[in-house]
Amino acid sequence: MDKPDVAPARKIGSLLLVWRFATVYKGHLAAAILALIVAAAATLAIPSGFKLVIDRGFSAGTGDIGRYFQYLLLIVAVLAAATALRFYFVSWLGERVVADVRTATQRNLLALAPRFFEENRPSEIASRLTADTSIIEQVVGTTVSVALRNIVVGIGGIIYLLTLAPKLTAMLLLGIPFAILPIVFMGRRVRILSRSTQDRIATVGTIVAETLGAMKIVQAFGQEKREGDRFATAVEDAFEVSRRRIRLRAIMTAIVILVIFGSIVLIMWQGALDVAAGRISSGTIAAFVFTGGLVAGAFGALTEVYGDLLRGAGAAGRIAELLSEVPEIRAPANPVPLPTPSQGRLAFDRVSFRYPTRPEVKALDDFTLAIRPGEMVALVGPSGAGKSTIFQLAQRFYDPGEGTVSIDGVALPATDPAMIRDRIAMVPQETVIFAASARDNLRYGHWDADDAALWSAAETANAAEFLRALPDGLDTYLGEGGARLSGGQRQRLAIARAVLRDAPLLLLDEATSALDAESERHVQQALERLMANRTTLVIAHRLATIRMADRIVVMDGGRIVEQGTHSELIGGGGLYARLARLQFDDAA
Ligand SMILES: Nc1ncnc2c1ncn2[C@@H]1O[C@H](COP(=O)(O)OP(=O)(O)OP(=O)(O)O)[C@@H](O)[C@H]1O
Repeated sequence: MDKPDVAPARKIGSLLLVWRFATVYKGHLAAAILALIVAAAATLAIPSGFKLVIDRGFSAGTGDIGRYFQYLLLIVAVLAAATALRFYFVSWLGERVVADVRTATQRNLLALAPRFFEENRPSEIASRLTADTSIIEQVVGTTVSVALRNIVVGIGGIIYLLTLAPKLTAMLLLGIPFAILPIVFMGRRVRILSRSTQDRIATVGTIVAETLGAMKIVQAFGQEKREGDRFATAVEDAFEVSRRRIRLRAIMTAIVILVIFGSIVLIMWQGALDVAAGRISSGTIAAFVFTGGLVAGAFGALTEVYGDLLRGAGAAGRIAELLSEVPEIRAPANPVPLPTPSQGRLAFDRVSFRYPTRPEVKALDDFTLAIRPGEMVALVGPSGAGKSTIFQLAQRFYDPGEGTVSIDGVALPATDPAMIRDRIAMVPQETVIFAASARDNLRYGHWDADDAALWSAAETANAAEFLRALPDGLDTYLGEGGARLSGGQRQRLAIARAVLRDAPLLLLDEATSALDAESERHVQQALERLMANRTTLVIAHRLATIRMADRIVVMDGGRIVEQGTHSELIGGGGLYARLARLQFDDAA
């Protein structure tokens, strides 16, 4: 995902994304801009107020001075109200845009094929969704508003200065190029450093996530010190880059302020001479200095926001990449509907497939298998034989390089992936339990199921008894990863989930983890009930399951090496007979 450095103009252009999201809220945007302009105008009106106070108020005696102070107070009141409104609307927009960007990005991510998540680290994507969006929020809520305010104050200020004293203003303007040059030169360097900082912070995040997720392994292997050092190095690395960026920005700010305030002093000097000679009034010089200060401050602030804008643009650019990622696997323009009612046929015809991230290995090699409606086929074979890959392709998580996979006679790419998956219930080897209630975990594949349906599925899956024993029944929170359930209970929950899904095709990846005999019997019973009346493809590890199968398909190296029933294959004395001897000697 990391693109080579692009030109700054294009990078700032990435902020267009933010603009696109902000323009949805036209009313708020208009209010924010209006408040911004009024506040800037009020800021500039203050020096003109002082000019009046000094020139008219003082010279006309104390009687009249109140009027000008009232005028000043009015400006201050307008300034206060406009600033508050500006803050409200701009911050609102910032938060709103970030909320929308997060939702849109997550929605797009949900549609992407597994390949994307194999090629991009999930922790990095997560950090984009949180860290990068926070940067955008800061940019919209603070930086852009500071930038716009200072541009308005800067330009408006210069115009006002020109009306006050053109000659002095010309002198002031001569100083500005001196301030712009270092920004141009150093800005590029700052930009590279900020990108580098963000990359390093992402690395820090990845290490944290990785280590925290594997704390037991880290401790079991006694790697605490190594992990500690690795993390410290990454943190120091990030600090070092930040330090260089901060130093550069500090120097940049110093140069700009020095040049601007330096020219103001020189100009005041000249102005003092003009006042002494009676060429301009003392109110004018006071207003000029005040406004000059505002203008200088505005330009100073602009140099600071430039770096932030680039940082925000970088973040927006990365979010834009996530937003524009087109799902590799999606429905065609006119998807062919799968026949209803479903027949429950699944066929692989001369399928060859390599995983995109491992193109050197043929995970499936000229694989042909037709599963009849209602048939139960057991897949067996050594690790890496390609059994799970069959499941991946059946659900169209990947498209095969050659050959076709079809359900009920419809080639998968011709139809909508959602329709395909709707026909399939999957029981994975490792049950995924979400950090939610037992109820939500059960009905994950069938969200409108009522409690009666949930309990009936739980009965079928032999899960009702332990679910009933939970402290709050179906409302019991199952904890992160279902930590409160035993292995066998988790499996039965997964089975109940598949029962509720009630799909014609069942893909079952039997868990390999050993269960005690009682638990094993419960799970086996549940599986048998689940498989009844469905076309089932099972990656089998249990002898009981294998014996029940109508057909056993033995795989090795992505190919079918043998098929038949248990007794046929044992008699054949091939790979299956060998595997069975190794695996089932104890059980048989
Ligand atoms: N997501 C993936 N990315 C890259 N290569 C993969 C991926 N999944 C599997 N492979 C590779 O594809 C080949 C077939 O793997 P597969 O997972 O289908 O085997 P399996 O028979 O299910 O093995 P096991 O019983 O160990 O789960 C193996 O060489 C494996 O390393």
